[in-house]
Amino acid sequence: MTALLRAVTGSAALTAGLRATTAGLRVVPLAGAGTVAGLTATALVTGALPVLFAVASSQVLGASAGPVRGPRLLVWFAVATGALLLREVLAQVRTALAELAARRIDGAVTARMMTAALADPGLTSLTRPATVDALRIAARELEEGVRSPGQAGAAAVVLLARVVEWAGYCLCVAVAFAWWAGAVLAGVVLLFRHAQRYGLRRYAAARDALAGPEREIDYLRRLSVAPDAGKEIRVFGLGGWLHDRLGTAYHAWLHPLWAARRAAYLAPFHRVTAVGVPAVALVLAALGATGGHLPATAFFLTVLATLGALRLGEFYPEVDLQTTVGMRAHDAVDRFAGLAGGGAPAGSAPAPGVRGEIRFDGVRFTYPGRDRPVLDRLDLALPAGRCTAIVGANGAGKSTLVKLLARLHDPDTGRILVDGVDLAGTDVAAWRRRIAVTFQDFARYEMSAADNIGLGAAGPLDDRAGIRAAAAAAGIAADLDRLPAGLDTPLAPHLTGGTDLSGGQWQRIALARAVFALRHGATVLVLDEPTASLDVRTEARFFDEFAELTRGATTVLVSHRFATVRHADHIVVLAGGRVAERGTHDELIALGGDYARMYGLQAARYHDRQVPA
Ligand SMILES: Nc1ncnc2c1ncn2[C@@H]1O[C@H](COP(=O)(O)OP(=O)(O)OP(=O)(O)O)[C@@H](O)[C@H]1O
Repeated sequence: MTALLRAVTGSAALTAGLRATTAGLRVVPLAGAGTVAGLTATALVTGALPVLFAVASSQVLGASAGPVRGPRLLVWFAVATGALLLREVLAQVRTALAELAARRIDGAVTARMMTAALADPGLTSLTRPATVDALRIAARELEEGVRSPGQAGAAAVVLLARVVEWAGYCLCVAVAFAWWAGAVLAGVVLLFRHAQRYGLRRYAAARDALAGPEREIDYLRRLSVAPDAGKEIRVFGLGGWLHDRLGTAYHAWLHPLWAARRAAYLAPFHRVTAVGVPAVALVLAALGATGGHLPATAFFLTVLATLGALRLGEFYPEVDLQTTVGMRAHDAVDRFAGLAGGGAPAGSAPAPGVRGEIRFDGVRFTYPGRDRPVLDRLDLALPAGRCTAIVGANGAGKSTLVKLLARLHDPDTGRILVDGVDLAGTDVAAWRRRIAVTFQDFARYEMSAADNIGLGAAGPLDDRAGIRAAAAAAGIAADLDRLPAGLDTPLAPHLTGGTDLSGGQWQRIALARAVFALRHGATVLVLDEPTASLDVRTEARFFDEFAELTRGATTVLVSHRFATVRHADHIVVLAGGRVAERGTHDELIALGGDYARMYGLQAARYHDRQVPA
């Protein structure tokens, strides 16, 4: 039999087929012993009941063919009906248990994915192409829950029902008619099944090879319904263009896919049919030739079991797709977990207290996949308790410096010293409790306004007074009080009772978050473009209160707005990955270098716009 299967599709295909079918069993224990036991039992029974139905029906038919013997006929009739009804009921139970098992397994795999994603305290594993790809596959399959590991695990158990049914029918034919007929029937069903799964695997591989066009279709579909891009698509009149582009991308994907589908299914189907049909014809011809000598019951049983078994050579919708591709998300999580460890900033020494300066000492940093460093032999001192502003052209590396300070990445070479202690050797979590950051692309959490501020310090989310004070310090308290449920209003318009904020209001929420962190023990404040969306009055107010807000904190201020920057104690100009100039505003203006030129350009714009009285 194995030789026959190999002849149809090759030995590699046979091994791959067995491996794919059983791969889901690896995750089955994650569903819990009780659920697995229940699912296994219902799968076994629902597989045996159709065979029992065939046996009972053949008894009924056999008895009907002879002189009718009332009570016996009735008993077998009741057995056949009972088997049919019980199978219907148990099929529902089996579906429910399979769903439960799949959800539990997917829950466990999702938890593992989150643990792996958060295990790297830096961003390296979330920005490396190989890890990003693995994570994307895993997240998509787990979210959709259709081709997920849970479905693969549950389907591997549910497959037992089909196996029991197949074995039962073949046994019936072997016992009622001839052992060789049972064996031939078993082989033919296996052959058709092998061809089905082989075709499915090849089709899945062809679909994988078309992942690029499929990704484009996904993206274009999302683009057409996303509110953000929706504004531009309407205003620029891109609807027709989007429609055409989606149509072109769809055809570019569909045509090769259908060609691959024909190739995957047709060739094995022809070979299987060439072997399988004559084999079945042989069994039926033998039955026709000798059937007259068989007792009626055995004859009917052979016919019913043969037809039942042949039906099992088909595609199994509850099993095949799930067991063929379902474990990919699981393997992707494995791959991600294996790759993610590499970039994790290590260290366990207690974090320094930031009483002295923070010093970048010969720091060099290159992003993964890039060949040129963003920062190169950077020497920079951030005095304790003072505000240092960092300025520089787009792409100079200002935000990268912020990420290194927050230890989202570690330097390739060089050190960041805090009170003389190398940050690379310290405990990341402890260091982060000392640092409050407002990123340029800060997060907008789909949570209440209070939570959006309180998340600045994990833990004291119930510090309502602290949240109010931070909101007041960032100049957003009055706006939040006007919301339908005040601080408890969800900041997401699609949530019940939720609302959205303006860009500047969101920025003040992000500032309030950093201020809240300062209230809860942070001593280093990093503000990356904190006033980019603020109106002139709010920005002026922010800087009037800035000294009070940041009192005692070592502050790093990244900004392109020189009205903001000039308030800093100390200004640093970054260029070519290093410090190009440093000093106070007045010193740098007197120097007449890059800073003075940039300041002059920006100031001139304001002067030009002044309208003469
Ligand atoms: N995740 C990343 N992967 C690869 N390259 C990156 C990544 N992030 C930033 N870069 C590159 O690093 C360089 C510095 O970027 P960075 O964001 O630090 O500049 P910036 O000075 O903050 O710029 P801007 O003033 O525009 O905000 C840029 O050339 C950018 O393309």
